This record gives sequence, structure tokens and C-alpha cells, in this order.
Amino acid sequence: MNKIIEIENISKTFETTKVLNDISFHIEQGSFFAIMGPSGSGKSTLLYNISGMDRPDTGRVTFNRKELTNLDDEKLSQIRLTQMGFIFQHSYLLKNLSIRDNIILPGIKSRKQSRKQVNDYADILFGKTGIKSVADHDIKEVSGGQLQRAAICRALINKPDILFGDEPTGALNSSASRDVMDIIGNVNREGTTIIIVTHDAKVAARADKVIFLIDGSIHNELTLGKYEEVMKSNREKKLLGWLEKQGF
Ligand SMILES: Nc1ncnc2c1ncn2[C@@H]1O[C@H](COP(=O)(O)OP(=O)(O)OP(=O)(O)O)[C@@H](O)[C@H]1O
Repeated sequence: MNKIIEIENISKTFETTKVLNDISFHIEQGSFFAIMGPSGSGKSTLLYNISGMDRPDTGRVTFNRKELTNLDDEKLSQIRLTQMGFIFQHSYLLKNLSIRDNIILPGIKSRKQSRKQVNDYADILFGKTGIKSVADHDIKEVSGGQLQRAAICRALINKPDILFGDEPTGALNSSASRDVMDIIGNVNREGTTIIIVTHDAKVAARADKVIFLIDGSIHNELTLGKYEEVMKSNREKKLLGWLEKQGF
């Protein structure tokens, strides 16, 4: 298996607090990886540091064999735009644009595909995420679940190798959360590597591997293997038992 991301001895301090403490691990191409841990343990900081949204003070992050920690800001943002997708708990879309325009904008900006190709691909993504009927609506006219599906479309418009999610279901009810995780699961099955931060065991149970952070260090890790719907409740039980042992 190819390593899509390799993290070597990264540390990060904010003022006097060491938030990431000499963390090393790797993520295999095509895998689904979840980061869990108590509030304040450094989960979001870790995600931002491995995705080039922030830089560690020390250590090295390599993505697709390129060392991100060596790159200038312009090269980093180009990689984020063309090879990475991001979704957040509140994925802000531009208010004055329709759903469609929000999604095609980063597609046109990246110049990876022609305008027509971007539009055609947006239609494919609207179909896959079930928001075709609202694609030309204003963003104020859709539900939170539809907005998060639109955010997934926007994150995928440039066909990224990897999708990062920071609490991607944190603002959704359980049924919308399940729908969003089904979509993310399908994206993973089609080959995109997924890394998410989540508090939700049901969400993390979709991952192949879960790491548990405490005070900026990896306290433990659990391998669950590839997700299958029929094994859902067993996986959730296994993960919940493991989380209890970690003191969660
Ligand atoms: N930009 C920043 N400047 C100063 N301190 C920060 C900054 N970002 C994060 N921190 C601090 O780093 C620590 C870890 O924050 P982080 O958001 O990574 O934790 P988390 O595990 O994701 O927490 P939560 O589950 O509550 O979102 C916290 O104490 C937070 O206050």
C-alpha cells in the first residue's frame, strides 16, 4: 500500500501550550482514517497541520511524496485547491451565489478542467449527493443537510486525492448525518482517501482506522478494516468498548 500522507515527529505550541507533541504516523492511499479524543486534545490542530492549513513548529509532513512543510504558502494553497478537499462542521458557502455557482467556482479557479467539464462534473456530484433538485437554488433556500452535501460537492469538484473533514456531521441531525456519512463512504469506495475528526462513535465506526489523541499525543489506535453495512452494529460496539477503555 502507498502512503499518501506521512507525518514525522510533528509538534506545535500555541503560546506556552504544547498542543501537538511529537506525533508520527502515516495514512495509506484509499484508506478512511478517523481522529478522536477529548475536547482540546489537539484533533483539529492535527488535521490543520497535516493538510497544510497550518504548519508544525517542528517535524515533517509529506503528501503524495512531496514535503508540505518545505513549501511556500502559494504552492501549499495550490496543492490544497487541486489535490485536497475540505469539509467542516459549518461549511460556509458564499451567500450571493447559487449552490451550483458555489460548487463550480473552485473548479474554474483550479483550471484542472474546462468550464464545461466543471459544470458536467458538478451535475454528476449533485446526482451522487442527491441535491440535483436544489442545485440552482439560493443557499438560503436549502436545509442544513443539503448545505453539507453541497459542501461535499464543492470539496470534490477538483477530484481531490484526499478529503479532510473536521466534524463534518457535527451540525446535523442523526438522519442527515447518516446520509452524509453514506456519501463520504461512497467517495472512499471510489478511491478517495478520507481523514475526519469526530466526536461521534457512529461516524468514526465507518473508518478503517481510528486514532485516539490525549494531550497532543497518540494514546492508542484501533484498526476496524473496511466498512460493510452488515457489520455496522458490531463495529460500533467494538469502537464504543475501545473508547471506554481510553476513558472517553
Ligand atoms: N490558533 C490558536 N491559538 C491559540 N491556541 C489554540 C489555537 N488553536 C487551538 N488552540 C488551542 O489548542 C488546544 C487544542 O485545540 P484543538 O481545537 O486542536 O482541539 P480539539 O481536540 O479539536 O478540540 P474540540 O474537540 O473541542 O474541537 C486548545 O487548548 C485550543 O484552545
